[in-house]
Amino acid sequence: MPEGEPAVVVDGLVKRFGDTEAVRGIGFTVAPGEVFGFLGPNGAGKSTTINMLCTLLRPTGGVARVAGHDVVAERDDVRRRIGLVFQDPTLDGYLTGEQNLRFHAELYGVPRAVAAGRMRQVLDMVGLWDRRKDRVSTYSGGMRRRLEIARGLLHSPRVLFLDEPTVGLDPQTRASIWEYIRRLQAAEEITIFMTTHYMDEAEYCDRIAIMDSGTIVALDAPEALKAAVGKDRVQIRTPDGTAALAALKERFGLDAVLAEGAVTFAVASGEAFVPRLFADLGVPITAVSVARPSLDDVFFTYTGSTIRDAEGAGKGTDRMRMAMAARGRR
Ligand SMILES: Nc1ncnc2c1ncn2[C@@H]1O[C@H](COP(=O)(O)OP(=O)(O)OP(=O)(O)O)[C@@H](O)[C@H]1O
Repeated sequence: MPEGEPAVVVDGLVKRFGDTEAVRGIGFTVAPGEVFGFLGPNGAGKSTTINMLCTLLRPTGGVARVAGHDVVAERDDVRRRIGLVFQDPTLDGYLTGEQNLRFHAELYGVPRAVAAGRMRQVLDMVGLWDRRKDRVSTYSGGMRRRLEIARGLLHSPRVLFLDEPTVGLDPQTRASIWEYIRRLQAAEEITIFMTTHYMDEAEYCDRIAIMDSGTIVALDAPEALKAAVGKDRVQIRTPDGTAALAALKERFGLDAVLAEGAVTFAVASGEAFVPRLFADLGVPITAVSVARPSLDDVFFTYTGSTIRDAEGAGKGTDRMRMAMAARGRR
């Protein structure tokens, strides 16, 4: 990567699938060494974006440069400089951890003399050196994901792409994967570009872009995004959620959402607002809670829906995954 060039530069990037505009002219840059997160519900266009940056999908329009090279005109240069860790496992279960890595090293043309030392380094980093002789089929889900991360790092990429690296893992394993990601960022000085729909994970990123319906609706450091919201989140429980929604709109001019039996809305000085709520809502309230802004609230502020609600609206991503799996990731 030429000195001073950003790790990722995207300008006016578009991807259409027939009538569906999955990515609608987005633009951003990622600095070398940054942990950059793409946050959004299913169907927002995160995977489509990451697949274009990894050269697995050809953009319909716009420009993207990764590690100093154009993703269309210099596809092979980009491929050599990136590592991929995707949601779908692509390890061979009947091979040992070590054999999986060796196969990958050969695929990427890592010189033999370098490969052995590098293999030890990456296996140590993810805590799997002692298990390297065991078949991957005997590994736990978290160990497999760690091995995939080690594999993605084997050829010393400048940018590591992680598409939902911890999806389907238990919270403890997710936390340990994050520890590894942070450690490797420090050790390897690589840029990490990841997608997630876990709000708590987005907190680990240096900056996050919130994506919704193919566009980036907000982009900043998590703390800055939260500070910009400036409102508290109030959640009430009531026997009649629909009536509460209507009353909040009518009496206070507030837009609220009803999800999982709770009514949620954002308001400045939430604690001071609660007495008014009880006095004037006109709908019985059985419980109330007030919380400071979280990334969920940031998401709600920019998209007008909670991330879980928005997920219900996503469609076609399974088809996408099946297509990707059929085509092969590399
Ligand atoms: N190969 C495809 N053919 C047709 N439509 C597609 C294809 N891939 C994605 N889409 C559509 O593009 C939109 C964005 O999908 P994408 O998978 O990028 O979202 P996402 O944010 O990554 O969601 P997820 O979190 O589920 O991975 C969706 O409407 C999806 O249906």
